[in-house]
Amino acid sequence: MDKIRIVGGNELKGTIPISGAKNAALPLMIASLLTEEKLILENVPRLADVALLQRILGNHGVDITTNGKRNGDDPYAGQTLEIDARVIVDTVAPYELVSKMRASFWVVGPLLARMGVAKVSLPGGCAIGTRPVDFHLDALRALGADIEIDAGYVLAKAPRGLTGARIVFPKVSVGATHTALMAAALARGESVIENAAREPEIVDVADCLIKMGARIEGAGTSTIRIEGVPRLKAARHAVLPDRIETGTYAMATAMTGGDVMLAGARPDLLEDALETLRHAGAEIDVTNEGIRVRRNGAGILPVDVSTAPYPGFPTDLQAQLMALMTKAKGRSRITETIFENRFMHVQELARLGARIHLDGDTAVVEGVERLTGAPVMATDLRASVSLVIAGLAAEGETMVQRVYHLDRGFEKLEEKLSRCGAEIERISA
Ligand SMILES: CC(=O)N[C@H]1[C@@H](OP(=O)(O)OP(=O)(O)OC[C@H]2O[C@@H](n3ccc(=O)[nH]c3=O)[C@H](O)[C@@H]2O)O[C@H](CO)[C@@H](O)[C@@H]1O
Ligand SMILES: C=C(OP(=O)(O)O)C(=O)O
Repeated sequence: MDKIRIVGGNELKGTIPISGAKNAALPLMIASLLTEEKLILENVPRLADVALLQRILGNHGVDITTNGKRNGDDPYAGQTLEIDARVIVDTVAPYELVSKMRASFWVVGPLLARMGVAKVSLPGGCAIGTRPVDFHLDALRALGADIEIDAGYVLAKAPRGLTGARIVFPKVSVGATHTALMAAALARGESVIENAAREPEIVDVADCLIKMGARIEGAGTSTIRIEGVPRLKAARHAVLPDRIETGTYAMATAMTGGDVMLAGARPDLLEDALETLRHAGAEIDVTNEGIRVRRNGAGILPVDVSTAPYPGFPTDLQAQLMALMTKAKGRSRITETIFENRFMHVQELARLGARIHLDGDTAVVEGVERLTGAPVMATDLRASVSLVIAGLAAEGETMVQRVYHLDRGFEKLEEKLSRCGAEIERISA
């Protein structure tokens, strides 16, 4: 298995191009199932999760072509996928594929809405909590589907199509909002989703669905109204920039010191995280090119943060912030409110010399003067990258194992960081 070797201590200086958002690209690819016509997606990141979803969609009979890169093309430009779901040959999403990635479960909504039937394995994904799918299933039931669970599979049927309904989520769920939105787009009549997730990735999917002919209002607010249409049509859409990748490199820069331009980043997608970084002592400037992050001389200041649904501080940046706080001048408190088991990085950060103790859903971090390199491994994507951030500031060598987690969500991680002066390389097994 590949490893990432880091020798810490270098400041980051230069430009990091921000890729398309994984968490928008995945549901956008899934939205292709809603139409017989072609969906063209630009700025799709080259990630293991995207490749896996291509396989899953291929299994349903979807044809996907990826544009070839021409000589002289920007190697960091996202790929363009032409997705053609004209014929769906199979409405089963098998355990072998769905168990590897949470978002693949979301095919259930479009398959059911278009084909009237879907059999989808219960999902896997990052081990950060129990992550049930009850809200997804309740939403589909509200739209008139008959749902059973048998031998680890969700069997969903709506032979006469779905019917618009009022769906009230008991708690904000990104995935369940995607499911409800995509299913309601092809339902008969009006649907209203209350307590909908407001994440920018929901807005991106809604924008694409609108280009495909869907009638949706209110995406980005807690109430989304959808007037179902009988069919959707071809569209072209560019995936929005990845706010989690943006925040991750912003925190890496705040950690090492230096001066980095996050090219193509959109500051409006992560205002809370940028404000947190300002409090931690980073200088953040918004320019036409993107977001410039600097920390020159001054140390890192402690901050107290609670994760929350958008527009709050994202849970997907919690581990990275914790890595940064390991070297803060004082005590910080980081509370995780979304997932009950998202502190797997704590014991690994401790290997590098971090002082963190857990108090229920809160991690209390006592900043230390120095971290020292060590072998580490993590069990999920954002935890893994938090170890990279800590490694960049640790003395000596840090070896991050289980690199496949990083490959799920960070495009060209080593290249992007080494271009800015980090000593980081992949060691292939
Ligand atoms: C591919 C993708 O976009 N993944 C993101 C998505 O995950 P995902 O969509 O899986 O996360 P949710 O927003 O659904 O989860 C929020 C909370 O709701 C709970 N819940 C959710 C669904 C359900 O049916 N029942 C239930 O109880 C979850 O266990 C969790 O406690 O949003 C999370 C929260 O921003 C992010 O961390 C993930 O990176
Ligand atoms: C938790 C994440 O992914 P997933 O929902 O696919 O597990 C993530 O992107 O941080």
